Amino acid sequence: MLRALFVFGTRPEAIKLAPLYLALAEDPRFEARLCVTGQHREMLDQVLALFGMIPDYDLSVMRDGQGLMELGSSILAGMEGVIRDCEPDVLLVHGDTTTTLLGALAGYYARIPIAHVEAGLRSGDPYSPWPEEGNRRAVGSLAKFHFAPTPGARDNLLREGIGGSDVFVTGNTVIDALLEVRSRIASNVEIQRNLDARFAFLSGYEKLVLVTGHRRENFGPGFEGICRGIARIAAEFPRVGVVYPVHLNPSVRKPVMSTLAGKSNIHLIEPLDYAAFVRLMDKCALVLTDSGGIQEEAPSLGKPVLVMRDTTERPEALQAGTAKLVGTDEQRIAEAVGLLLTDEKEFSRMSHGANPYGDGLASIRIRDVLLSMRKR
Ligand SMILES: CC(=O)N[C@H]1[C@@H](OP(=O)(O)OP(=O)(O)OC[C@H]2O[C@@H](n3ccc(=O)[nH]c3=O)[C@H](O)[C@@H]2O)O[C@H](CO)[C@@H](O)[C@@H]1O
Repeated sequence: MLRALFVFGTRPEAIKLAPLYLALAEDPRFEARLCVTGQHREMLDQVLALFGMIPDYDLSVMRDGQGLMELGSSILAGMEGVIRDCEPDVLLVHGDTTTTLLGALAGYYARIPIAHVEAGLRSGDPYSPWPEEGNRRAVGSLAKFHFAPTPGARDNLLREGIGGSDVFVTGNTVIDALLEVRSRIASNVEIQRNLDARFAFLSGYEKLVLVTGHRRENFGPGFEGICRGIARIAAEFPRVGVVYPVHLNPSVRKPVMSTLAGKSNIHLIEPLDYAAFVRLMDKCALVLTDSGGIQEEAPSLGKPVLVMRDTTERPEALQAGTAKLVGTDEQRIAEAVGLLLTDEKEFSRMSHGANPYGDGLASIRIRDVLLSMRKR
């Protein structure tokens, strides 16, 4: 029996680790334990409930006005007792959040092998995304197993001399989560009806543009440009609805609310639980976002993605033609959205690419690699 301790704290980590956690939890050859840090309290709890995951440990680290250093120190301090109690054979972290880095560091200090899921993503710019690019590089140097979602991510690690024979290309577990939730929705008319009732206010529009934005490096002037771009789109296309589930971070909510609230075809709503968000992605024509996970999910639903950043660690979507970088400049954003709304050829080109991020079997591949280290 192999005891696997999962450590995560944010909404995207929870979505992306849920399929792997569930695969190990139902396999008698594993004992799956879960530690959450609570870095995104409410948004995290929505995902735990959706996938029926119950944490064994909850560090509840968030405090009002807390910066990255205080957050990081609380996670590291909290992990000591968890590792002592759990005595894991392997500690699993995901991606590039503050929880990822400090969870991995705690495991490394306790000499527990670290498995890094979604390893090897690199934008090449240490400040974009910040602090994620630094976090993922640091975790790469602490981990024993590196689960790279794509061959490009594997090559990034090998170029840095990381991992060698312990780098495995698995696909991204987010596609496992997306396909699972999508099939739950498709197979249950009651769920569909409930979700559609929640989005009844969007039914009169010709097309929908779905927006999400929350990157730290965009706080300030970046967000102001983004908001002006969105306002321009809404004014130019009155029959198009813009729907924006606004992240709970106050540095996002303030500029978004002050620039965009009260405009009739802009709908600022609370962050959605994952099933509702998947349904909304399905309903929209295109997505305007600075999110990482949505760049990976949208091609599976045939939705073009305009990325409000100047760099991306996900070049595969650009190469496949399903995503385009548009930065945070008002005019560039408005023009790119306008083109997709009016030019059918461009829309069709961007909505028909194959998804380079996975086939829904990434968790099973990772489970099989972990089995090879079984020791109890
Ligand atoms: C650019 C970047 O560095 N992103 C990192 C960030 O995630 P990322 O930027 O993807 O984080 P987001 O907060 O955008 O979360 C995206 C996920 O949340 C879902 N969603 C979104 C809005 C909503 O209202 N409801 C909802 O459920 C989306 O479908 C998606 O699955 O941490 C992840 C976890 O380690 C990493 O994989 C990403 O590399």
